[in-house]
Amino acid sequence: MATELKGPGFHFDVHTDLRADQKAEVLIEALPWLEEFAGQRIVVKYGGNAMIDEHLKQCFAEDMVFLRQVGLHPIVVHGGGPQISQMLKALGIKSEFKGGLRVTTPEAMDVVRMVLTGKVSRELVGLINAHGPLAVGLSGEDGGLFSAMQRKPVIDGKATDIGLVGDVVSVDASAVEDLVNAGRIPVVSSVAPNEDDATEVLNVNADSAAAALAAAVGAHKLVILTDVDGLYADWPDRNSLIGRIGVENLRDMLPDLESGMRPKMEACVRAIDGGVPQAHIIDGRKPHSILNEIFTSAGIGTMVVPEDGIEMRSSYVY
Ligand SMILES: Nc1ncnc2c1ncn2[C@@H]1O[C@H](COP(=O)(O)OP(=O)(O)O)[C@@H](O)[C@H]1O
Ligand SMILES: CC(=O)N[C@@H](CCC(=O)OP(=O)(O)O)C(=O)O
Repeated sequence: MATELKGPGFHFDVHTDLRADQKAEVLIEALPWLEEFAGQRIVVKYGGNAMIDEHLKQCFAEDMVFLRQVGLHPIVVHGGGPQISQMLKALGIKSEFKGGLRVTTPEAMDVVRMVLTGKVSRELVGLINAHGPLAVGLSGEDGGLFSAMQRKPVIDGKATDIGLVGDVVSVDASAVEDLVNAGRIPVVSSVAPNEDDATEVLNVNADSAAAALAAAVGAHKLVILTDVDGLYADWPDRNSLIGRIGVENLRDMLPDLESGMRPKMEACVRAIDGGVPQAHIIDGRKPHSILNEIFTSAGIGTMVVPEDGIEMRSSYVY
């Protein structure tokens, strides 16, 4: 399949427009990264807003298989917020978000679990397995993977009850490790049993589940695919895209972030606090964006690192 790059004023087809030496150059640029990442685990969070069409989902599946075949160990944690909202709407169940998290009634929880584990996970597993029997779907309920506690986010200065919403408090990654060690690609859905009552299941924001898992498996990176180029310092000013930000600088920004970005950036902070060396926010609406992030020197999107400082991404090249 030809990779097409489009942008204002240009259209570029990798197969026909690159000379043989340029193709070789593209491949060789990846060598240092292939060496650095050989055998490493990379947790990739694929957000529901980045699953906008079949072609993109297929590209995502190809990327996961590519990473696996060149010797990395991708672990997927998927979202599905828009897909859950659509199903709730079709069923006539009201749904609202507070502080970036879905207010989850017991009735809505059944739908969350059904859509994440029964629809989104199945689709991604199927797309990856079109390339060979690599992907295995599991949820936070399987093999004791996650244990969660009910979460009451602070909204307008008050701890607020938003129903069956949880935060991962412990991870037993052995089921994921078994799959990784067998050369498989785990595809994880973010629902988790309640630590206080294992018969109750909680809805966990997929960004925070991915961060908890990245820390638990000692991932080399957490990469979050979303529907925006990265973190903007002054949203929605498109000239304020951050290229690199220290975890403490980000921690200071958190209270001022708008709802969609807040759980995502909290997840990056959690991953770095948990020992993950880098966390990235990239635009999953661009085909193969993850390969550009991992295998090119410039990288793309926003990278969160332990060291202090903020660097803007002055010109966004894609
Ligand atoms: N500072 C910011 N930088 C970038 N995006 C922001 C910012 N503040 C709010 N947003 C919004 O957050 C959205 C991403 O969050 P969300 O829709 O929850 O994505 P996902 O489904 O991938 O988890 C962006 O599309 C953007 O509209
Ligand atoms: C508590 C909470 O808000 N859970 C999310 C879980 C799915 C998710 O996180 O999906 P995205 O990554 O696509 O946003 C929800 O119900 O939408």
